[in-house]
Amino acid sequence: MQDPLKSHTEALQAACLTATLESISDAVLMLGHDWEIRYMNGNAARLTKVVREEVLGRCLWDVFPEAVGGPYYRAYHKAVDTNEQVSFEEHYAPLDLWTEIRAYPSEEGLTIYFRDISDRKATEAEIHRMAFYDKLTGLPNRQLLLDRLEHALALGQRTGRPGATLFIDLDHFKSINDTRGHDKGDILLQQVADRLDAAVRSCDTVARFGGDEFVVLLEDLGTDAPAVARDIASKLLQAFHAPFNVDGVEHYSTPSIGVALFGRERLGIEEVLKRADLAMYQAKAAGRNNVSFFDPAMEARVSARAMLETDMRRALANQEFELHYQPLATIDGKLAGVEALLRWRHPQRGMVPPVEFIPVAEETNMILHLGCWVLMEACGLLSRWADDERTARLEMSVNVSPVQFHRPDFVEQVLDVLKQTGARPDRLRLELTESLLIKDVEGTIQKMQRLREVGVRFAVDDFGTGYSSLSYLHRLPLSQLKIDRSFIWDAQKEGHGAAIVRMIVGLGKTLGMSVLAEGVETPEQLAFVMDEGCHYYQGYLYSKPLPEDRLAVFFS
Ligand SMILES: Nc1nc2c(ncn2[C@@H]2O[C@@H]3COP(=O)(O)O[C@H]4[C@@H](O)[C@H](n5cnc6c(=O)[nH]c(N)nc65)O[C@@H]4COP(=O)(O)O[C@H]3[C@H]2O)c(=O)[nH]1
Repeated sequence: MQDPLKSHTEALQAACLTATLESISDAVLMLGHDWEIRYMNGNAARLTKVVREEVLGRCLWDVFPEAVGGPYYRAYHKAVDTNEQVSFEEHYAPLDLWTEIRAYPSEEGLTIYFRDISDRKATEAEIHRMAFYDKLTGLPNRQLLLDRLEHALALGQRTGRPGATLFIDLDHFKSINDTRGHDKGDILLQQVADRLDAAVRSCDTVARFGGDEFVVLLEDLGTDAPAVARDIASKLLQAFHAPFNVDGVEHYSTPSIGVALFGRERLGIEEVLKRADLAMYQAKAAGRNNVSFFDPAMEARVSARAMLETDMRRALANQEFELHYQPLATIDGKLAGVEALLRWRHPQRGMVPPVEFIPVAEETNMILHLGCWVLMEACGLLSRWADDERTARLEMSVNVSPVQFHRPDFVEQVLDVLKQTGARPDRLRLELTESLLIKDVEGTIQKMQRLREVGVRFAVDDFGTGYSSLSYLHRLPLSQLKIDRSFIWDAQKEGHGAAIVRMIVGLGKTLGMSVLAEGVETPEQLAFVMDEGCHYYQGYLYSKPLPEDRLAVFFS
């Protein structure tokens, strides 16, 4: 006979246990040895979307047939077979439920505690997305690209299977941002991302590297990797053929693409990206809307340029730059003035010609510092000349780089130098290039006029080699056209030089400007430019550029 006290105690314990299990936040499921559901608390029924009374006593795998053979099935069997607790996180697809599970085997069967971690998983996924994907385009971001590139390089080095990195930069992207606003620029970037993504295989990575830069990572390109990479790059170019629809307006955009291949060679991610980036710049330099492959000569050129840049910074600090002055003559041989020409006296290389270092100075903005120094030196000399009647009427021509001229404070800078040195503004002539004049014509005219008002004059240098448009030339306050020396040299030969010289002289006369012939080296050339009606000339025939002390000798 059952002890009534004992059975009362057991009932009390069971009630207590049930109350506890019902009140805890975990879901609880108790299974018998045949996987029959012996107990299920309210949370478990709610999460698994079953009616408790309907499933009690039934086999777990009949109630959840989709789980048979899957991760839950394997884990519970393992717990029972080994008699050891298992814990794991798993997604149950039919209910779209992420669960955290702990299952404890016992003599009665298996007790399973689980809880819904879907929110935590969603937050984790969101954090992952934010860390590795670009918000605007949804593409992998720089971080994820670097990870994948690292794997791809390691794989390439181990297996020898080649891949490629394509660096893509949109041409003139800034213009849509500037003219139509950043939100329209963003729309374009999203559409570009979609087209790039659609143009490659799903196993390739299309990443947004930043701004308007994208990188495509191609792996396992097979035996003819360069040809395959070229084909894919062409496909990417083609993807831009059709116009984009940016908020109802057709917009044409083109990319410049640089390709760097990788394979067995030991290369770091930085190096591969640098190569692709260099090749991209080459594509831009070749006219944009282009594909260019990295080649080592390209790298050699760039590192030579970088060395030159470092060298120039040192030279600036060490005052290795100096000015030489080339006398300019009236057509009948009288001294009219000089042109200041920059020289670099390099301690090892000797005199470095300006054509070699001025482009680098312009690219690096060092020309701003150098140009200001040139102006100060030249105006200093001009001011010293004022005291000597042999030199007081001479003019000083100074070359001005477009980078310098287009600075907003250029006019103030010149006025400041004139003030500091006390040089006469009407003895200073600034030489501008044709390319400088065609950029921002209105702004250019304004700046020139402000300086013209104080007496400063302007000449167009190397006239005839650029793209001057006659339609605005007459609006510029210019006083001189300098005919490029190539036309003077050409005039003696069969070419069109003579006709061009004649045309420029005619143009100068019409516009009321004097005309100077550059690069006159022989008496024949002088006779020719004299016949054509040039007013001034400059060239080795009259004098080479001279340092200041030799210029003084030349004067006397
Ligand atoms: N073969 C030959 N050459 C002659 C003859 N007569 C003059 N030249 C050279 O022709 C160039 C004239 O200067 P540019 O056309 O303004 O061309 C200049 C100018 O564009 C630029 N440059 C020189 N100094 C400066 C400067 O201070 N600032 C800026 N921005 N550019 C400068 O560098 C260019 C080259 O300067 P340089 O090498 O000094 O070369 C000078 C001069 O030495 C001749 O009869 N035969």
